[in-house]
Amino acid sequence: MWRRFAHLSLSISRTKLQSFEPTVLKLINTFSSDSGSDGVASSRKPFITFVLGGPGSGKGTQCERIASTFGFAHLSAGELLREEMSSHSENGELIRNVIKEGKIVPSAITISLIKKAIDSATSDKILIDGFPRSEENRMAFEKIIGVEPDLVIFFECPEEEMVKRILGRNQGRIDDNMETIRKRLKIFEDLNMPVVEHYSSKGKVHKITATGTVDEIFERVRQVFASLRWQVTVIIA
Ligand SMILES: Nc1ncnc2c1ncn2[C@@H]1O[C@H](COP(=O)(O)OP(=O)(O)O)[C@@H](O)[C@H]1O
Ligand SMILES: Nc1ccn([C@H]2C[C@H](O)[C@@H](COP(=O)(O)OP(=O)(O)O)O2)c(=O)n1
Ligand SMILES: [Mg+2]
Repeated sequence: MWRRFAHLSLSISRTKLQSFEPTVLKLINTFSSDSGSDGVASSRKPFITFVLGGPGSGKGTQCERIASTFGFAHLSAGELLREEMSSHSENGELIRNVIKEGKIVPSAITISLIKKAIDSATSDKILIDGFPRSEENRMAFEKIIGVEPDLVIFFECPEEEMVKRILGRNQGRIDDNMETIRKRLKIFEDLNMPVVEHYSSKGKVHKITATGTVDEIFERVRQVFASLRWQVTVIIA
């Protein structure tokens, strides 16, 4: 039903679409890229959101809320790597060493895990949490997967708050100790911020102030996703 309406809306209002912001246009194009003979989807490009922010900025916490409120599949790059590490696969030891050192796992490994997770996701709206962590991650994703994100959320949080949160996280992670945290913060500044700047220059980044309670932050996040839905709904009507 949704797909049929989305398809219909595009065919009657394409000339009016010029006035909408690029992200919304992208969302419309995503939802209307159906090719089935009855005009209803057969295979559609997923709507991809990258969720970035320093270690402990609250990416995972907010992704869970976005997923349950807006029906996104939540793929955490760090979680996929930790599962791979515990599965005793051939890359397990390498992943363990890199994570312990606060460094970035080679893109080929992470992207192959993300690709599998996208292929088996039950929603075509995907949140990729904690990826890309470097320009090399980003370029490899765009080359291998062949798409850019439709939207990038960036959680901005002071370092002392991130450190406090990580030290209180208590999930038994090998990288949640002060020595590794220092390295991760440096890697974040040196390698992850250029990714944020790249997508900012393309107008894709929604910066969210990540201080305050989980509810207060989610209210800021909710407005970003709700406005996307709302504008699509208006066009459909
Ligand atoms: N707004 C917040 N205020 C206080 N603690 C928070 C907040 N958001 C998340 N946390 C806690 O901080 C820790 C890090 O959050 P998490 O979502 O795992 O961040 P990230 O995925 O960015 O590392 C977790 O223990 C989480 O429960
Ligand atoms: N794209 C990624 C994502 C995570 N990793 C590694 C390095 C990161 O420090 C760890 C943990 O990532 P994770 O996103 O779970 O960490 P935070 O939620 O930011 O605390 O995994 C990576 O190498 N490449
Ligand atoms: Mg996380």
